[in-house]
Amino acid sequence: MTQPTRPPAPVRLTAAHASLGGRPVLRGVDLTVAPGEVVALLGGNGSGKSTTVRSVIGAVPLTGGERELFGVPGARFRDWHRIGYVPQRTTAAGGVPATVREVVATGRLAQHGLLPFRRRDKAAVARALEAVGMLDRAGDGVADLSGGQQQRVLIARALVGEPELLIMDEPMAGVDLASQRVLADTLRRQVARGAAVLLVLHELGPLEPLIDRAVVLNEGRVRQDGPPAAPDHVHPHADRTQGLFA
Ligand SMILES: Nc1ncnc2c1ncn2[C@@H]1O[C@H](COP(=O)(O)OP(=O)(O)OP(=O)(O)O)[C@@H](O)[C@H]1O
Repeated sequence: MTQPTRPPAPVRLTAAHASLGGRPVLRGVDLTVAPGEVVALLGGNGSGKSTTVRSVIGAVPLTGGERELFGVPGARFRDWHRIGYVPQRTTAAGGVPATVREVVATGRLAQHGLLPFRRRDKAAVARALEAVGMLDRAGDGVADLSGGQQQRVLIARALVGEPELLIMDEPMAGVDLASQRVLADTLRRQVARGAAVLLVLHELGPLEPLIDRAVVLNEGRVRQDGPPAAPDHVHPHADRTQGLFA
């Protein structure tokens, strides 16, 4: 009997090594995110979480090991519309006098390039803003928003292409309870439509029910990889993690 072919994993890092400023930061990270899977990347400050996700998207080059996206070697991957990325909390404004709608629309560039926006692009922007509760601020300048509201705008920008893989680096950092709920609901809907998610988190918190697997990093190596509620699960709070793994 022939086995049905399984779709390739959206993310596969194998024995990934990377250095920053001449110092090794990733020392053999294995990380897989299967289709539709929600994986939390946990660990103390400086353990290599951001570097791992930045190497997944190719922003940090690997010095060893392998990277595949949707079964394609990283260097040959071109289907960026399949991936939505929310970087670690920065400002969405960046000194550019753009409106909320314009920032979110940049997330559509992989779909339509520099061609004029079509009606369906505009509808996608409105849907993404609605999903994060920011539709009423569409015409406002991003510089006039609070930090948490800017974070919602960046999430809307990642969602607007309806990606198959959503990567978010500490989306809960500095976000109030109301915004955390909006984010959890938004993620739930993405998971329900079949998206895979890779999340950098300091603690599982309100997202715990959504998470299939927790990968804990320490000093650039995977220390645990399993269900978040596994009996040997170590609470990954930064300070305690460093204490436990010292
Ligand atoms: N641009 C850089 N140049 C040199 N070293 C860097 C650079 N960026 C990060 N590092 C170092 O790489 C290591 C891993 O950093 P990374 O940002 O991946 O950690 P993290 O787990 O995401 O931490 P945090 O929880 O504090 O965000 C740290 O020791 C950090 O000092």
